[in-house]
Amino acid sequence: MTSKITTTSLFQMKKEGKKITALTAYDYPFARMVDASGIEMILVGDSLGMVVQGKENTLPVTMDEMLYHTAMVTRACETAMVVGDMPFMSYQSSLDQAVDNAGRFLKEAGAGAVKLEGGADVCDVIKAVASAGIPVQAHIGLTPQSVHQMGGFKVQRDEDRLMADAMEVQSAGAFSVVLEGIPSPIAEKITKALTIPTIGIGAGAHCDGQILVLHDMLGINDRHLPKFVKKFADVHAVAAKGLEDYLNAVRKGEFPTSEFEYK
Ligand SMILES: Nc1nc(=O)c2c([nH]1)NC[C@@H]1CN(c3ccc(C(=O)N[C@@H](CCC(=O)O)C(=O)O)cc3)CN21
Ligand SMILES: CC(C)C(=O)C(=O)O
Ligand SMILES: [Mg+2]
Repeated sequence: MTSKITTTSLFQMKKEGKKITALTAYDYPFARMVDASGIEMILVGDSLGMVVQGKENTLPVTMDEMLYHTAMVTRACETAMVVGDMPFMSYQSSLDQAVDNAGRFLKEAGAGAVKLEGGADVCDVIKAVASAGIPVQAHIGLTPQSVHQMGGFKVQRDEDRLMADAMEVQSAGAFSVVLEGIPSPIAEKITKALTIPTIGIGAGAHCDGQILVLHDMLGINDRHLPKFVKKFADVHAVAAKGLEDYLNAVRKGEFPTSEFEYK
């Protein structure tokens, strides 16, 4: 029997130099496939605003939408740790608001942890949430909820700031940190400096683990993909072919044949 991945198993993997695998998922059927693959961590990302809802950025995503998707994912997972991504303005107003909303991910949606964006600026939030017994993953570098402040989805290169953010979120009690959109050499230095596991996206090969958006790496999106995405499958092409075949079969009267009929 394989048991649920915990923060302790992830620490152990970093110690042993074993790579941590992570992907996003937003619903039951995909989460079933990802969990069955043996992956350690599934993030129910607020990227669902862009990937599933077709919006321009992640800012409009609400707590209720995140809880709805997170519950679908946790229902499907036997071994993977499920991390709920705290949406924009669900943890910025006050520490009470942050703790209440983080708690909802565990209490109402069955998540094992939450993630929130920011470095030194959100350390008081990380402390408050972790003190409530909720494992918190930090997220520094390219933080999509600050898209307007960053002037777009831009690679972050301020090494001193990135290193300080990483050290401070670790001290505040984060069990792991996502490094997004930063040069590989900086991610390598941070990974070596920290005792908590780093999970990279667009941060090179030297992180303790990697995460990608599921719909990007499976080729479900036909939108522009960031440079760091490798397409490991072309599901869009497979689905388009199936749809074309169905339309042709129905139009020609070739479907349904007698084997698909009730007699
Ligand atoms: N489908 C999807 N995949 C993601 O990886 C993702 C999302 N959505 N939504 C939330 C954020 C936004 N992300 C993004 C989006 C665009 C770029 C991008 O186009 N970057 C430029 C680099 C710009 C620079 O050099 O500063 C690129 O060309 O890769 C990067 C990360 C990552 N996240
Ligand atoms: C890209 C990952 C780290 C994320 O925050 C998301 O999918 O929302
Ligand atoms: Mg996110």
